[in-house]
Amino acid sequence: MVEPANTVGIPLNHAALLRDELDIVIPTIRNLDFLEMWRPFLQPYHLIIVQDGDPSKTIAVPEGFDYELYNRNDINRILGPKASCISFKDSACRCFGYMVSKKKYIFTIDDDCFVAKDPSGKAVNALEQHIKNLLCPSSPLFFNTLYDPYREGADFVRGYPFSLREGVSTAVSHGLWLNIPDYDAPTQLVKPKERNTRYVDAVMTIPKGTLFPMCGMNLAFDRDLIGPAMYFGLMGDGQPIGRYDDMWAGWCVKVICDHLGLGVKTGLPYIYHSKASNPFVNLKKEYKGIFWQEDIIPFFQSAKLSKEAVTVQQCYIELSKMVKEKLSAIDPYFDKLADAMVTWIEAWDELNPATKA
Ligand SMILES: O=c1ccn([C@@H]2O[C@H](COP(=O)(O)OP(=O)(O)O[C@H]3OC[C@H](O)[C@H](O)[C@H]3O)[C@@H](O)[C@H]2O)c(=O)[nH]1
Ligand SMILES: [Mn+2]
Repeated sequence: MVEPANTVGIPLNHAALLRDELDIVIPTIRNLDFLEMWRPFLQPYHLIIVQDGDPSKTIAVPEGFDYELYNRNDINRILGPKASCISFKDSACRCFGYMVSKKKYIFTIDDDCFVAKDPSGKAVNALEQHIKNLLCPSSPLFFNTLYDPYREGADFVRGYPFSLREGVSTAVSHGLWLNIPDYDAPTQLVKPKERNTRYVDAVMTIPKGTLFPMCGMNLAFDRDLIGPAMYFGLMGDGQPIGRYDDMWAGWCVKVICDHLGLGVKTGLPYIYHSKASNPFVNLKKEYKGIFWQEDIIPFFQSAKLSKEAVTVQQCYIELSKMVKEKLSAIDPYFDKLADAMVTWIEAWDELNPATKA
């Protein structure tokens, strides 16, 4: 049986790394009492709360946190017609928070994710580990069998080319979950009682050319390096698919990171995921995605970006054209999604005008 940590009595993290360079984005339909447990680690940071669902509902934020909150009315006011690219009634809405942030780094977490305990019983400061992951290089070009070579007490193993040991900049840090793992609905249905109790003390770079299923519940990234690619797609209300928001973003992000020579890491930190969403509701949301992805994955595996695509926006627009051309045959949804990808970039650039170099 795995338990969340007890953070009562842990002093506030006054040496909060990157305090002024990082925003924490939380999508929510609930009150944010879960922040009480995170207070020692997260209170020094600025929160961007994206309130989904009924905008007239009041979301209670615990005292002492510095935050900005956006509901659907705010999104519509700020983006106007471009708000059509931001999902409604799905956690995908969180990407609006990435767009309005002005910081270099983002940490996004779900409101049913709590502080995990490591095997020694110590409370895991997930944000601190994400920052470590982002601030040190990745090694996507050659697999280091001793995992993260930049970690204290580890290194590159014999046979690792010295020409590759400098590594590349890290764009994404993908954390994991104790207790309720991020399983798809069919797996949840056949294994309703399965809990993840295994804490694997490792961080790995996902090799170049390999896709992965990115989960948005415990995720951090360098907004300057990869932010415009972190679009969580058209999900939820009015859409034929849900719970593929982070997956879609992860596939686009990995293709672009591989193209631009950026790194994606997965592993530590763990959070404690407390709430299993309803597998039957999830099955309805995921149903089309489960068989569409058998065509989507080969599409991303074979996607080739041109050498003229040197910015994330240029890569993303090229990808959107490929989606329209090659995936629309699966379902007209992809035609709409391809257009929404363009709208997203237009909105991103409107809110984040390129500063003169
Ligand atoms: O309509 C909605 C529903 C939920 N949220 C917020 O999104 C977060 C995740 O919600 P929840 O924990 O209830 O669902 P999970 O099934 O555990 O979520 C996982 O799978 C779907 C996504 O990929 C998600 O990223 C995964 O974590 C939570 O903060 C809710 O308040 C919402 O904004 N709108
Ligand atoms: Mn959850």
